[in-house]
Amino acid sequence: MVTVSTANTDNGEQNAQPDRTLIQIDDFNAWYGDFQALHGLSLQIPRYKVTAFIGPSGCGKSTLLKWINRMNDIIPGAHAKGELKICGEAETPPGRDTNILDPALDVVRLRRKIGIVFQKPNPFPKSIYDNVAFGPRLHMKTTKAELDELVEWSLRKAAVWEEVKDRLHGPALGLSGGQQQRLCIARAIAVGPEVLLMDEPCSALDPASTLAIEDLIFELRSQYTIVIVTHNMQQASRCSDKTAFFFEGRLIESGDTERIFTKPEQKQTDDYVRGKFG
Ligand SMILES: Nc1ncnc2c1ncn2[C@@H]1O[C@H](COP(=O)(O)OP(=O)(O)OP(=O)(O)O)[C@@H](O)[C@H]1O
Repeated sequence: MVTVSTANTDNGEQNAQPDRTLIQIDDFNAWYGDFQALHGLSLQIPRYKVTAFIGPSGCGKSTLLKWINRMNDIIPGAHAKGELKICGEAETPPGRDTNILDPALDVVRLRRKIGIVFQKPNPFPKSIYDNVAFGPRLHMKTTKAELDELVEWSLRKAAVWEEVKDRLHGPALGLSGGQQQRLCIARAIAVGPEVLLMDEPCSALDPASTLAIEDLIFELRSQYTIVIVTHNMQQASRCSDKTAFFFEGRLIESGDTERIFTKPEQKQTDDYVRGKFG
């Protein structure tokens, strides 16, 4: 039996618990060459909640998201300064913080812990089964039976099992866009991450597939810490617990989604969530 290290039980009770920070961001600055894209951000991302990053195009949402699992390493000239860390739990075994910016950090390990789902579904040109089995084959020692079990578990978690169970060895690229995106979520989940980063995961999908993914996000937050970048205000208000509003590379305001959408403290936030600009 393969045990996937999901971060918690499946009962959703932790969403009612007080916030416990998983990712701590403090005075964080990021550049592409000489251009400073992010300025002095400070933000806490709580465990087992959905945090939405919102703001007009070019305000730096994706830049921050990508720094969280060091995707910017592959961009020449991208560099950052400040604090960006994963907080260890003060439980047994004693938790230790992980400095995400540490140049010596094992980024392969980091990306196993912090998975990412992109805007456009990007399954590998392989079978549905092989897409989900890809990460586990790379990182885990499993028997064939264990791998079968893990593939089914991941596809069920991503709410796509019923639609693909009879065509597991068929091509992933033969699925609809919404099914492909849920497959990509299954692929991310299969290696047992703690965090799922989602960069506009529904922007290439039709309304029905969008709702299916939103339901899934809501469901998954009982086991994963989720950060979602979205341009869709309804989506942010429907499926996130926390919202952070960015403008021109600065964090303007963050807090409970309900408050950000009903009683924002900053006029810029109010204007943005009401659709006055962006
Ligand atoms: N690879 C890059 N090289 C240089 N500048 C970049 C690069 N990627 C992003 N930028 C710039 O950094 C700033 C922030 O971009 P980012 O993609 O993070 O914004 P965003 O809020 O996610 O935008 P969108 O909503 O349009 O995706 C923008 O001015 C953008 O042009």
